[in-house]
Amino acid sequence: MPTITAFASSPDRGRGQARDMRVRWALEEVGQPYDVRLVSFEAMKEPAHLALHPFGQIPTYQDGDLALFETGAIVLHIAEHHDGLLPVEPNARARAIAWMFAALNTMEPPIVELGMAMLLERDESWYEERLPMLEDRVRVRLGELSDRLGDADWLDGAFSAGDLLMVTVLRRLNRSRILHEYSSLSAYVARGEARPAFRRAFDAQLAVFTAASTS
Ligand SMILES: N[C@@H](CCC(=O)N[C@@H](CSCc1ccc([N+](=O)[O-])cc1)C(=O)NCC(=O)O)C(=O)O
Repeated sequence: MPTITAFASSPDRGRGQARDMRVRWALEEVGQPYDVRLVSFEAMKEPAHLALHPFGQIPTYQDGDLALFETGAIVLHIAEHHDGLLPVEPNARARAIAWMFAALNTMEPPIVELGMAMLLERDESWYEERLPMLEDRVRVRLGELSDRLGDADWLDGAFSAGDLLMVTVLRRLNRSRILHEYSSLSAYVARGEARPAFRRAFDAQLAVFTAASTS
């Protein structure tokens, strides 16, 4: 049974933003039970964890003598070894993997940049001047994604690992009102959040925070 690592106490109070959420969701989609090893912020920077994750972060994924880091790689590994997250047909499979990269490499950077600015730069003199520029960079990508999605349920046929990662990336806009300017993308995220596998993953992550905050 695979073991993942997760925050012992997540800064977002267990609301599905920490990236173990992606791995939990993927494992729930394919019906693969898993164990969780909770790590403190201090433990993440110690040699034992750094041996698993060179950047001292979570999540990691261990299964037998395999140790992985990077949620994109972990979700791809899960999708390659179970049915349900990638199409079987080679071209459709390749396109679904392209959407995984698009989520992490095209959509996520401007969204994380905006989120980090809102979290860490509010007191800077140039914050009010910089914010609109960051928001507009996100709007460009949201507009292009919305145009491509159109009125489809998922990005390319059936729900795939590309949609799973894309929904978690778009959920990072929860501190901003921008996503609500794109009704089709808001509906797309809600569709992902309505999936039973998402709900199970979300509830499991929240349970960790609830247990930690009541202990
Ligand atoms: N590229 C890596 C990034 C992993 C990563 O960012 N891990 C973060 C947690 S998820 C990112 C995250 C953290 C907190 C919130 N939040 O809302 O509180 C949201 C997302 C981490 O370990 N941070 C601790 C550190 O770097 O020392 C991946 O996709 O796996």
